[in-house]
Amino acid sequence: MQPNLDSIGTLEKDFLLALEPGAKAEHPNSVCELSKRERREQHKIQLRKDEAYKTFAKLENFTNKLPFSKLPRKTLVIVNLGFGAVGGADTLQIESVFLKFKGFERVIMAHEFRGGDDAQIARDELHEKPCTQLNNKILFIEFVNHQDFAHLSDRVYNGSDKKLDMVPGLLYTDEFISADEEKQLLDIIGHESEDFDGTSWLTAQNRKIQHYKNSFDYKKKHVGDMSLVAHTEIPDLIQKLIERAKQAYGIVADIDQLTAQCYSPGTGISFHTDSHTAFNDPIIIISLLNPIVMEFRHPSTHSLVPIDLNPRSLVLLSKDARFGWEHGIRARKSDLIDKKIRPRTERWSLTLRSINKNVTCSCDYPALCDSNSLYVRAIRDSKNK
Ligand SMILES: O=C(O)CCC(=O)C(=O)O
Ligand SMILES: [Fe+2]
Repeated sequence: MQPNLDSIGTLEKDFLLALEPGAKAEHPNSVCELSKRERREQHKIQLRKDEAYKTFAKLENFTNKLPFSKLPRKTLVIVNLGFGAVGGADTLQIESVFLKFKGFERVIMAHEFRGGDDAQIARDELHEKPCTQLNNKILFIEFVNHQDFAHLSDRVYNGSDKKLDMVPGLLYTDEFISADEEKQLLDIIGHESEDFDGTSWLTAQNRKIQHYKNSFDYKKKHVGDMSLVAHTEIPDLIQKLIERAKQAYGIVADIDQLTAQCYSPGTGISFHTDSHTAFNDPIIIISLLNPIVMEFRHPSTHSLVPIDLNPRSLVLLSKDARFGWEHGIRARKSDLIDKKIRPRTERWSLTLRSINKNVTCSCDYPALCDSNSLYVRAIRDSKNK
């Protein structure tokens, strides 16, 4: 089967063509020596493999190039396990698959050996074969360069970590709201309401979304019209929390846009910087119900700072963190915390923003600034008429 290259965008086509059955199948017997049944089996495995590699590329944002090496490296990844599709496996179970191999060092989502030769032996035995420790799941295993996976193995920081200083203007506060307020907020935004899965909720990247007072249009990446607003006013309790945040952080901006979002396991938000010309400084994010890892990424150095957002915490993005870094949440079913897989459960968030009425920006981050985009220039022109 020819993989559908169009549906995978800019993925490295050479690599995907190499996955074509028969072409470079990694089975010891050549295709013509296989029986009909064995060929059928091989074809089935290939279909699964195509799917797994495409899913992996999508979930891990490898849009230009899959980061796999044909030469032995000391680090292996299981393409179809542990990346957004953890299923029933936990760290210990995954570790048990590799423990018997010489030179195995540790599980870090990617699986690290002392050297490429040791990793090669493990791959030869496990790749494309059912794994008894994992309910006979067929594993697809590839060599990778460790640095491409550093973001998976690096520590996830918590709010008290000095490392957060790497993102100037990022402030994190645990327990900004009480458990009682959290419960009330969840009721107010209707996380259990009957129409939660119904039509009054918008969707973007599988997140459920409602806007209050002013909207955001995910297609235009800018302030949207009132047809996208679910509630014309910001609820009283949230106004109270805005006042609390203003006092605590000396915020003067008029917070006049609220977005409530639900992240079911496996959903995320792509790396982005909130439109500079749509919203002012700062942006406030309150997390509810369950934790999730948010990552901050520098556009030129590609530094990644993953932080664990606890329920009831507040994140304040101002200055560089607001205008000069991107933030995002990977669309995974689990996060790796202290080398242990933590399955995700439903997480809610409230994003509070201040509409930029001038639709201009004069920041020092041209790469992330939309001030000169055609669309934004057209909005400014129509306002000035
Ligand atoms: O839900 C969150 O925690 C972040 C939301 C966000 O970044 C956004 O809506 O722009
Ligand atoms: Fe954002």
